[in-house]
Amino acid sequence: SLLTSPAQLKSAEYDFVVVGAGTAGCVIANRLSEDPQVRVLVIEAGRSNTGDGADVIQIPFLVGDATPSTSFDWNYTTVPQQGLAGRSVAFPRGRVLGGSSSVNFMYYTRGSSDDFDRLARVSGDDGWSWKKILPYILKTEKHLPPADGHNTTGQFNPAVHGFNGHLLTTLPGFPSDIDDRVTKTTEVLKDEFPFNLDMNSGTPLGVGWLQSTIGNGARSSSATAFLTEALGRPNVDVLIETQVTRLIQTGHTGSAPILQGVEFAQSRSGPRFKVTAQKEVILSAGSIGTPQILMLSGIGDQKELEALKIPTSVHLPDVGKNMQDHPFVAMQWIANDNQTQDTLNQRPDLFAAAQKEYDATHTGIFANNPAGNHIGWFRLPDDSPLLKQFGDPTGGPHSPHFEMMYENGFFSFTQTAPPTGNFFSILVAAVAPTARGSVKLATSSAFDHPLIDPNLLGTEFDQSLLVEAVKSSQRFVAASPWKDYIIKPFVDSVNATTDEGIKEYAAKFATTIRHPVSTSIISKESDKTGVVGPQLLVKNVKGLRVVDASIWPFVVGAHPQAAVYAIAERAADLIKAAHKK
Ligand SMILES: Cc1cc2nc3c(=O)[nH]c(=O)nc-3n(C[C@H](O)[C@H](O)[C@H](O)COP(=O)(O)OP(=O)(O)OC[C@H]3O[C@@H](n4cnc5c(N)ncnc54)[C@H](O)[C@@H]3O)c2cc1C
Repeated sequence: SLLTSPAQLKSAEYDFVVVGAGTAGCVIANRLSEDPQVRVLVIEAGRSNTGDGADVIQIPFLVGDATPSTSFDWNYTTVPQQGLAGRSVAFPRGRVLGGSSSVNFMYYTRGSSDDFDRLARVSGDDGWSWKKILPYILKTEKHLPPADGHNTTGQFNPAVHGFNGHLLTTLPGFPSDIDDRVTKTTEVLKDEFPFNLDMNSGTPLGVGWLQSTIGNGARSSSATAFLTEALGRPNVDVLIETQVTRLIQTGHTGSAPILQGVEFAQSRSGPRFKVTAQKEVILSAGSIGTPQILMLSGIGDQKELEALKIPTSVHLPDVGKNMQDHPFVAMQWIANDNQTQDTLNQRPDLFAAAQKEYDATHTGIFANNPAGNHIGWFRLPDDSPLLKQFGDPTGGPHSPHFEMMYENGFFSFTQTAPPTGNFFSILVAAVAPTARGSVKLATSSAFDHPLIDPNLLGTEFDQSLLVEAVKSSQRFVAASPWKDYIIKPFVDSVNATTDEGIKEYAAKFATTIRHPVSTSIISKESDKTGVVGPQLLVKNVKGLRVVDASIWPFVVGAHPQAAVYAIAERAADLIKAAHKK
């Protein structure tokens, strides 16, 4: 059942307690509750994914209104970022059933085989390798025809997709004026921007058609794909609008505390409640929530915990450290076009007509991802001085250093769209950053936001990588297919013509593309560092596992939701195996 108050809980004991009904948490809840004997409780801080105002998280085109600063968002802000000229930036995270999968931009990109093979190497567990994980990726996915039903031959490779899973994915379902120009650029500049039939094959490099977590014209989230089904089972309870405040020790095995008690509350000063997991607790609270709960429970760096008067249960200094994220900057040009998405946003009559079409048939531009129909993944040249000087931070030769997203209109998280005019944008992201940031507790209250420092553009390598990526985007629009289309750069970037000019532009306008990971990293069983072992069990603790984006040891060279679904599917099998009678 879906519960809104702890008073509605029928039991203080479940087999499993899942903390966070986010991307990973809903997969875990669904898979574990397939066994009708197993009782599962999920505790989620956020609201329902339906009801008041929820069209912005259901209608794909409205995703830009889902965050930041909404009832679906934790509404975090970073600490001042040195690499961004001291700016603090919005740091959205989903606070709703489905977590960030309910508010994200729906890009479905799996990353490269090298990303997963590196995960296997770092954890010493071949089960995380691309070869072993691909069956889980296929199990999750149900690829559907696009909203406009067009022939998708030549736009993806069906051989690398799943067609019977839970998570709906699809190709763009509404054409845009720039589609042909993008594909033509892959022909005229095919050395630098080759076409890639399917970036989800394990080898993502090149430009291809974007796949999104959309199906039948609506967002497919972990809530719609996995939790709704689980909620139909009598052995599942989901308690929303309730925040886990800490984990409680329920015993010990040798020197290792057993942490199978979960404390929660609905407000800062409200009463505290407690449930016990008979088998284990699964922390799926995401890259911010998971380290926050661990530290509130006394698992973290002893010195930092002592400073906040939190008694240390287990000294694990890597909790909250190592954060990686993708910095990006938007480049815009004035376009010789009168039908970009800008026109739709500027004309209430057209906007209302598109909404009407969507309401009637779930088709049209509202059924489409507004963040483009194509994206591309690229590496620095092998002889790049940057790689010579700093080494290669990627997992291997199939992993990109940077990404471009091609947008049919003005797009930015840090600049306001002009009230008139038509634009073309390329979002340029550094997807192999070397900077590491952190999440630290600000106070010992679960109801205070932690201190979030993604350290965006925090290294010379990351700054120079973004410069190279921006220069590549400028070569892209200088290609012949854009000759009659690009009029001139938008005013903000007119000085982004030299390395220094681009660095200044990035310091002023770059921000996070919302991909934080690595705040509870995996490591080998025998490693003293790291937070979880290869089975995702928290080190030196019993009864506690982490399953979410925070375990990734390096940020994937992709938008990370597919990688989170992948690890959650395998983790569900690991949990089932561990508790097999
Ligand atoms: C605005 C935005 C756009 C993005 N765009 C894309 C994209 O287009 N493609 C892509 O692949 N990735 C994208 N991402 C990233 C991707 O969505 C995340 O990496 C992924 O969903 C993280 O999954 P998770 O399970 O680790 O955490 P989440 O899905 O964030 O789940 C964590 C859950 O735990 C809950 N929680 C946290 N603390 C507590 C607590 N104390 N008590 C109870 N519950 C708690 C949260 O409310 C949340 O529901 C985007 C993210 C955002 C925010």
